[in-house]
Amino acid sequence: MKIALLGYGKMGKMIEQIALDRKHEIVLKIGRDNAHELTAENLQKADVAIEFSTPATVLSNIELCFNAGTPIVVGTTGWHKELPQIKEQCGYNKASLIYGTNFSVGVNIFFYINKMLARVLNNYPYYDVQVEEIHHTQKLDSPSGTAITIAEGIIQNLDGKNEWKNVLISDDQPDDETIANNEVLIESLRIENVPGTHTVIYDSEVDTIEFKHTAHNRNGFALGAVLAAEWVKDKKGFYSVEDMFDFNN
Ligand SMILES: NC(=O)C1=CN([C@@H]2O[C@H](COP(=O)(O)OP(=O)(O)OC[C@H]3O[C@@H](n4cnc5c(N)ncnc54)[C@H](OP(=O)(O)O)[C@@H]3O)[C@@H](O)[C@H]2O)C=CC1
Ligand SMILES: O=C(O)C1=N[C@H](C(=O)O)C[C@H](O)C1
Repeated sequence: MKIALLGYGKMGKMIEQIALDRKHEIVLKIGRDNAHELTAENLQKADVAIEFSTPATVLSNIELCFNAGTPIVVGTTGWHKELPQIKEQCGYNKASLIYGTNFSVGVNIFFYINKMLARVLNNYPYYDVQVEEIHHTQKLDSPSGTAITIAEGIIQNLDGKNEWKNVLISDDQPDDETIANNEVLIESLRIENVPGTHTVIYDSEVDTIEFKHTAHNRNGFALGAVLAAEWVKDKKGFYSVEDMFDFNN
């Protein structure tokens, strides 16, 4: 399979390694310095594009792939408000796109169990829930896309919660935000070199239930993105990473 890498930073480089190990070929690598090479003609040399760039560049990169007719895997986070518009655009263009806030198998299992856990906790309203995410200090967006997916999974399954609210915890700002009863709090922490840690915390007066995923490195995200490229290459339409997994069987 011929792959175009849109974004050649921490993730782009790791995806390249895994793609080569799986006998794929990299035909285009785009970073900030050579963004002018991102043309329809160059994109059409690839069977699929894998997009891990920045919140500021992801939307135009998607549009370029739609116009070129190149299927695209999108891992970039920080653009969730534009998701409905991109979904619609994908339909008009009869394009192919798979989006995931997190492509690692472990996190997708975590997403699934998070929803089940929320359903169970419905019967025990004396627990309140919050989500905590920790990432490296270069991360541009907060909360993490993964934390938003977790919060949305809770909102869909836990009565009384219908919104999330993010608080970025920093040393120079007091943590005195108020949270309404209908909100799921997402606390974001930024600590050097952390690839990604997510915890769902149900707290009551008598105990705490914690459900946690810790990424040890970025390999799981990168492998998942390559698997998504292999999966979406010959499909048409808008997909979510959840469509790749069927945990019921
Ligand atoms: N869904 C998932 O499983 C995961 C998602 N992510 C997300 O992926 C994104 C990238 O993460 P990461 O690799 O760690 O970030 P990096 O900052 O390491 O890499 C981003 C890269 O994008 C490049 N870039 C800048 N402008 C453009 C452009 N116009 N077109 C293409 N590339 C461009 C940057 O180039 P330059 O270096 O020249 O500035 C940089 O190399 C983030 O949004 C992150 O949240 C991360 C891990 C897993
Ligand atoms: O920026 C990162 O590094 C990561 N971003 C994704 C997110 O925002 O959820 C996925 C992963 O946690 C790493």
